Amino acid sequence: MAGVPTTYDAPVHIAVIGGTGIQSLPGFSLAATLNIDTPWGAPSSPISILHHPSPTTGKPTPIAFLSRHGLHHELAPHEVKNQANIAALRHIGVRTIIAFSAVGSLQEEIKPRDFVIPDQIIDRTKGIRPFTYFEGGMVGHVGFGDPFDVALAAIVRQCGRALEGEGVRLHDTGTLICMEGPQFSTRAESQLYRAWGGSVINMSALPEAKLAREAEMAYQMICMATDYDCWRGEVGEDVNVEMVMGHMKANAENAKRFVGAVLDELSKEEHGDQVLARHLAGQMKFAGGMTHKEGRGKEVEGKLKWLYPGYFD
Ligand SMILES: CSC[C@H]1O[C@H](OP(=O)(O)O)[C@H](O)[C@@H]1O
Ligand SMILES: Nc1ncnc2[nH]cnc12
Repeated sequence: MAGVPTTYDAPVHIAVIGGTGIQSLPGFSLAATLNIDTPWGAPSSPISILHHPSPTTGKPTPIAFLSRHGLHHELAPHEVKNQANIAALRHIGVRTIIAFSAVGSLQEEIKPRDFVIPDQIIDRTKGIRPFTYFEGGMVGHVGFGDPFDVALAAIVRQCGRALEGEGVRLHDTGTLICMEGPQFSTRAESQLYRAWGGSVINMSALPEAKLAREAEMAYQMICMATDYDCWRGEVGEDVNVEMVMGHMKANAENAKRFVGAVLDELSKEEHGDQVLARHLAGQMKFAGGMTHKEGRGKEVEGKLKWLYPGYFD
């Protein structure tokens, strides 16, 4: 956009990743648009830096916004530039990510347009997406027992509960099945996921959440149900794109209100340490430092030095 700065000279600690139907976050003032090149290539979209007034100080809190599937939804789930997205966000200072996703419901009580704050993920991607920064001569292992950040989730839930009754219905927890796409599931798969205890299904949580964990970021996904996938088996009811987009569009205002409420809360000074994910800071220095210097792959070493300045010198 003409006249919008292409640099931003302060660190940005909070990011929103928009998914299907959320390619921008209107209502915030645009302070800059950044085109960041990373050792893993360019992110899915330029990063918009938006100004959000802090409810306690009134000072603008910068928020980074990135569109997962590109500005025009041109990237299929397996083509999303996850490594570049998370690396670019970390590079500009981001340590907290609120990710948004349109999901299929695997449970009767999770109705289209309901919001779900998942606390678990079952990985049904097929290994075709780059899923780690630690490969090619530097080995790292990071805990993923709780794939979402527990303290950040508590803040998000509290914001969602405060909106309940005003058109927002919230499910506090849930197991998210992340499948390979772009085709939707078969009916047998959908029923299998229900038997596993799955609550909702999408194609985007992984490897996004894994890479965010490797990048020492607090990450929580807010899901909005758009369909009942295909497990109910009723004629004309199986998920299709029109259905997903229809519900996303109809409930976009609530989705944006929810994200806005979370940003308001995170902008409060009392959440400063959480927003900086201080509980995760430095973990990769050890978890990612298993490979002795002399055995490191030079290319990956260079990339990781860019991602984690000072960790692997
Ligand atoms: C258009 S339906 C399938 C598509 O919708 C979800 O996208 P996102 O998670 O980015 O909101 C799902 O994960 C699939 O990518
Ligand atoms: N039924 C479904 N399966 C996978 N991803 C989805 N996103 C929205 N609905 C979905």
